[in-house]
This record gives sequence, structure tokens and C-alpha cells, in this order.
Amino acid sequence: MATATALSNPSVGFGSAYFFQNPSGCCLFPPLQRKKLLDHQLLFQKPRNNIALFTDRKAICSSGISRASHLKELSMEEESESPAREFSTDLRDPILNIRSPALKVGGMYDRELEVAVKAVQLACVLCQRVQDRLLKNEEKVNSKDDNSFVTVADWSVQAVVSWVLSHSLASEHISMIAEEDTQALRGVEGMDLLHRVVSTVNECLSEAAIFGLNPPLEPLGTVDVLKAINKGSSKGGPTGRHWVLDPVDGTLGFIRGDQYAVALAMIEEGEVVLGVLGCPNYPLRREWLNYHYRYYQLMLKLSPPGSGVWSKGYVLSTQKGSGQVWMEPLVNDIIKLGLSNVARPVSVSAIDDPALATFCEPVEKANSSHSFTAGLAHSLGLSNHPLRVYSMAKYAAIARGDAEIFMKFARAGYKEKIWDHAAGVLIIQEAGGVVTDAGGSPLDFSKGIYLEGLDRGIVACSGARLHEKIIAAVDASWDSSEL
Ligand SMILES: Nc1ncnc2c1ncn2[C@@H]1O[C@H](COP(=O)(O)O)[C@@H](OP(=O)(O)O)[C@H]1O
Ligand SMILES: [Mg+2]
Repeated sequence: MATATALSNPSVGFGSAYFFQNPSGCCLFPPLQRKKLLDHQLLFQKPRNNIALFTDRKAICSSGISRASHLKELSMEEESESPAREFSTDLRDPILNIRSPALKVGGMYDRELEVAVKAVQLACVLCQRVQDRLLKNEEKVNSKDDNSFVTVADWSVQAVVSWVLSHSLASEHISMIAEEDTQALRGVEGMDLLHRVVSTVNECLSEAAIFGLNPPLEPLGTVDVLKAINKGSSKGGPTGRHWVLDPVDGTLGFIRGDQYAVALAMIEEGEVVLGVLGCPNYPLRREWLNYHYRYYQLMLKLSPPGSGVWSKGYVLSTQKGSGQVWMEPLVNDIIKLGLSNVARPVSVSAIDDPALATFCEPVEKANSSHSFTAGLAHSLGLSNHPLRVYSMAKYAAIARGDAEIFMKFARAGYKEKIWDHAAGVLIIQEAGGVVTDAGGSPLDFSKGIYLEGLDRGIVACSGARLHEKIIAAVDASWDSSEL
């Protein structure tokens, strides 16, 4: 395993900068340097050619200067030769912008977006805890009637998000369309599960203040929690405002210690206008997506909390028409690193040649729609390894330029639910991508809990030209397919 090397620690009278490298591209810190870095209230990690730059937070914040001029101030040439150049990286968006939240305002739904992001941040921390307990066998996995899995995280996230939206948006009467109901939590059989959910919810909400939210005056009781979960039973529709939540999307990934997402969207008059996607296990570097969770565990061991390594976890957020998608680290990391106002814009990749594009695939490859997409990828000459990821993290991957194409053709008889797509679709669109059904029509989120009228399936691409080519290829292959 690679060890970190301090390349330099120039003292330049304007904060200090430390460079570290290791061949795997992750930045690790020996204890001494780590301590020193923490003393300096790290501002940001800017990976570039496997170098991370950390600087004194106060210095850069108060100066409000750009990174380039900061480097100049530090007498460092951005393109200066350094041994770390030997190691290449495929990070396509190397500059970490430091923005004030003021740059994020200006949309019609700023207040709603702010609350939604905080709710998802809170939910991500809850999920991380429950996932950790599951992996240590301290928590159990339950089965639903349709044989899919569910855990306390699904109900707890739904309760927390519902409670936060209701209590932060001056309207108790929110309409929410969400995946879970309370059937399994009722009666004697559900009692133990319900108590675990209530305790998980209260553990999470007790920390709401850290996220800038008002915590409940006293812990929620079972009735409050059931009520909060049940708010997710709205039927939606073409008029009014509806929140759409998938509390834990990609449950299989979640229980396996792999990728999953917390997806929250807001629909207004049938249109998705806000999208927030929390991907707590989404790593910084694209190629890490394909590694198993144990690999993350190893990385975490080598770079424990507080070491300054954002090993994984982001929240993406956007509002319709803004043309901007913001990515921010999880609040836990922000706190550990002493960061503030850190969000950076992400956008889709510029690749429009199918042969150069990367396809996202579900991890499970058991059905005919997967062989159809695999055949299509082959006929388009895609040579890159597919990005195999559970959950809506696939949408996140396209929005931040880690992949270019995602298609989903569900088996006959399966109807797509809006909570599996609403947030991700808007996030890709605002990041510059295109998402339609396979006939090229926009997805219709105005018909209740299902994506009604979907022509064959969903096609998401990083841009219009690529999208046209994929739609044409789907048409050409469809008749001969067994779908
Ligand atoms: N037979 C089926 N065909 C297509 N999608 C299905 C399906 N059964 C479940 N799904 C959806 O696919 C999602 C998981 O996608 P992926 O396999 O890419 O991780 C599930 O989300 P949940 O895990 O939230 O239930 C579920 O909504
Ligand atoms: Mg889902």
C-alpha cells in the first residue's frame, strides 16, 4: 500500500500549504502532518495530479481571492514541475470553487431548496450510521411483500425528511409521495421494528441544529413517527406542490455496504422544480465507484475522520431553470474539516461520441433489459468499462461527468415510480444533459406515483447529440430485441 510523502510545506506568510502524494491518488497523512493540518483549519482539498493542497482557511476566506491568485500569493506556479506529475489522474473538474451561498440564490424556490438540502444531509448521516450497524450485524434487514429488502433506514429517513419539511416550511400540510408505508411497523409483530425506527429518528433529529435546522422540542413518540412516515402516502398529480422521496434508493447496494442514494424532489404543477440527491458512498474519484465497500473501509482506515480526506459522500442539488448543479460534501466532513460555504458546480462531460462514452449499468444483471443495453453498447462501439453502480448514483455519475449514458428498460409489467427518477432527471438536465423516454419525449411526473405513458424506457445522456444517437440506436435494435 502506498504511503504518503510530504512533498513540501512552504511557509509563505499567508497560511501554509502542504502537498502530499501517493500513487493511488488518495491523499494520506502521517500523524504529525495530520495534526499540523488540522491546526490550520483546512479549507479545501484540491486534487490535481494526485496532489492535495490544503491551506489556511481564515486567510483564504477573508481575502476572498481566487485559487489562482492564492497560488500566486503563495509563490507557487500552478504548472510547476513536481514529482507528483508522474501520476496522472482523470479528474476532469480539478478546481474546487469556493462559493458563498449568495451565489446559489436567485431561483424561485431558494428557501425550499435550502431546507431540502439540509434534510438530505441529515438523512445521509442517518444512513451512514445504519449502514455501519448493518455491516456489523447490529441491525437487521427486513423483507417486503414483493420480496425486496427494507431496513430501519428507509422508514427513518422518510420520517426525518417528512418531519423536517413539515416543520421548516411553515406548512404542516405538505404533500409527499414516498416509497415506504407503515404496514410492517404496526401490530405486535411490528413493535420491535417501530421502536428501532423511533430511536433512529430521534438520534438523528437530536443533531438537527448542527445542520442549521430546529430540532424537535422533545423526542418524537411512536405516533409522531408513524404520522410523519404516513405523510408520504400522497398520490401526487398534475396540480399543486408535491414532494417526492426515495428514502434509500438502491436498497440492495445499501445493505451490501455499497452505493445508494437519498433522493428528494419537489414537483410544482406537474413539473419537477427541485432535485436533491445525496450519495453518501459516492467517492471522489470515478474509478473508485467500481470498488467494493471494503476498499472504502481500507481507505477510511488509512485516512481516518479528521485527516482531511473527503473519501466519499456528496449532496447534489439544483432547481429548474438555474442551469447549475451544486455539489457539496456531507456536513460531517464539512464540520470535521472546519469548512464553510463549500459547494462546487458540476456539469456533464463534453463527450458526444458513443465510442468514447461510458455507460452506467445496474450492478444486478439478471434480466433481459440488461442484455439489450449491453448489446446496444456493443453495437455503438463503446469500449470503456461500464460503470456498475446501484441506485440513482448513476444519475449523479452523469451529472458530474463521470459517465455519459444511462438507459433503463424495465421488464414488461413493471411500472417506473417517480421517486426512482425525479431528482436525478432534473439534476442531469440542469447539469447540461438530456433525459427522455426511448421515444424522445419528456418524462411525465404529473400522473401520480408512476411514470405513465413511458415509451419503452428511460434514456439519459450527457448531451443532446449523444442522446440523438442513442435514441436512433435504440430504435434500430428494438424490433430484434426480446423485450
Ligand atoms: N423489476 C424491476 N425492474 C426495474 N426496476 C426495478 C424493479 N424492481 C425494483 N426496481 C427499482 O430499481 C431500483 C434499484 O435500482 P438499481 O438496481 O439500479 O440499484 C429500486 O429502488 P429501491 O432500491 O429504492 O427499491 C426499485 O425502485
Ligand atoms: Mg428506489
